[in-house]
Parts: sequence; C-alpha cells; structure tokens
Amino acid sequence: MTDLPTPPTVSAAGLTLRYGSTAALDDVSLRLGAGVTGLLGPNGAGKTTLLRVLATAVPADRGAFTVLGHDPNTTAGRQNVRRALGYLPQTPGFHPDFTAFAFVDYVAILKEMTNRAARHREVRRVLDEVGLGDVRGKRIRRLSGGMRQRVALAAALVGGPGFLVLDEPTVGLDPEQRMRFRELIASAGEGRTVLLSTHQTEDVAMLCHRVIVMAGGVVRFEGTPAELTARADGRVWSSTERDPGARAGWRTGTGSFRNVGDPPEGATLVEPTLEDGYLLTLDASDAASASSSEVTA
Ligand SMILES: Nc1ncnc2c1ncn2[C@@H]1O[C@H](COP(=O)(O)OP(=O)(O)OP(=O)(O)O)[C@@H](O)[C@H]1O
Repeated sequence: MTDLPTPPTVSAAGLTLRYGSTAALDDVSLRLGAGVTGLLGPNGAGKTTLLRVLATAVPADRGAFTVLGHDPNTTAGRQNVRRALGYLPQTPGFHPDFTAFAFVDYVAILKEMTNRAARHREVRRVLDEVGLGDVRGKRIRRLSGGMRQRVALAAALVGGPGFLVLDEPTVGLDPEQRMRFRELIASAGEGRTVLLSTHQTEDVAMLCHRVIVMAGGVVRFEGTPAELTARADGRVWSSTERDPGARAGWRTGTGSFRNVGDPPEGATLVEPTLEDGYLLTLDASDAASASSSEVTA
C-alpha cells in the first residue's frame, strides 16, 4: 500500500448507517489526503450514503469522522465541516429560471458570504474557472447538460472549500464533456481533498491517485489505481473461443475473446485494466480477502 499523508485530511472510523434491514454503511473506515480519490461501487453500494454522511447531510448511527480537523459531533465542529465543504450532489437542485450567475450567487449567500462585492467577485472567479464566464447571464434551462453540470461544479467550488465531494458528476455527459469535466476535477484536486463517486472506471484510471471500492455498504478495497489494477494480474487472458471457466468473457473487436477469471494452464495472458481489477474485487471470494488484508482504517 502507498503511504497516505499524515495526518489525513479526512478520516472516518466505523461509520454505520442502517435503513430498516439494509446496512447502507457497515463499519466503513477510510482516510483521504489531498488529491482526487475515486469511490467506485455498483448501484446500492452505499456511495451516496457515505458522501451524505461526510457532508453532514445525514448523521451515521455509529462511528466518527473528521474533516480538516473538525469533528461534526459538536455544533461548532459541524458548522466548520460545512464551511470547509463543497458538495456536488447526484441531482443538483437548481431552479431552471435562474441564470448561472444567480444560482452560484445564491449558493454563495447560503455559504455565508455576506459582502456583496467580494461575493460577486468570487462567483465570477468560479464561473470563469469552469469555463462559463461567457454564459454567466444565461438561464440554466438554456444551457446544455454538460454546462449545467459545470454550473453545479462552480457552486460546489464557490468560497474555495478544502474538501470537495462530487457524486457521479460525469453521468450522462458525452465523451467530450466528460473529458472537459475531468480536466476541471483534476485542477480542483490540486492541493485540495476531492472525493469523487463514479461508475466510470476510466474516470478513476485517468484522474485519481487513490481509489476506494465499496459494495453492500462495506469497503472492499482502498489503495492506488495501480494496486487495484494489479488485483487482476495473471487473471485476464485471450483465446479464440469464449473460455467456459471465465467469470466474464467476450469477443473483442479483433475477433479474439478476452476472458477474466482464473485462467487455464498455458493461457495467453494479457494486460489487465483497472476495470478488471474492480470486477474481480467485487467477486465474493476476493472481497473476503480484500476486507481482511487491504483495508486500512
Ligand atoms: N433514504 C433511504 N431510505 C431507505 N433506503 C435507502 C435510503 N437511501 C439509501 N438507501 C438504501 O441504502 C443502500 C445504499 O444506497 P446508496 O444510494 O448510498 O448507494 P449508491 O452506491 O450511491 O448507489 P447508486 O450508484 O445507485 O447511486 C441501498 O440499498 C439503498 O436502497
């Protein structure tokens, strides 16, 4: 495992949150440092719940965490966590009749920026930062999906938060917009702690210095993207027909089959991707060993 900055900027221990009989979070412990950490997991893994707990939108039943040294268990600490936080939720709730400027300004007001001139300067700065300076007077309903997502990012960035939480920000974006968004997230992660929930393994491979994999409310893996990819070393092979022993196998564009799982003797091994490592980590038997040997608290 690679070393994390000491002390970590965000640290959580034993976070547990149940909805009825569902453990949305089950004893989740993690540490984040400056830079972009990816949070991968299938639907229902508990990613959004974890982000909402860290953003103090919902309290955990058990466990504790700190953000930039602030403990949200006290009223003052919770206020400090919120001041340090920028949050881009899964479905940003902006009024479509607001202009981009008015919406980000509104969020800045909620973030207690009371000096109007300074606040407007800051709103212009973040809209410029996400490349929307030219359309800041346009109503949000007239902007493309990618531009709306950038308005939401600008709102999360306003006030220069030390901890930025992004819940699936690239969902529904076309490849060009996604690339543009990656650039913005990467620059937002310079000197700042960013936690990026995503289903896109390419986002993690291209952007993140650390990755956390969750499933069923449990952290299955915490490490670097290279370490996650390495979990599939020796477990991806090509063949002329689909290997019946493979956990997944498909014909590629070149006509040969790419198989993932436990290769037969003499198989032609190929380079794994981060997605292979991720899929194998979700496999139940791998998960058991990952949670006992790789998860750091
Ligand atoms: N408010 C709620 N009431 C009841 N159950 C909930 C609530 N919020 C989440 N859950 C359940 O908790 C589990 C974790 O959900 P969560 O939304 O955190 O997963 P996720 O990893 O973000 O999934 P997705 O990728 O689909 O957004 C799921 O089983 C979900 O149905």
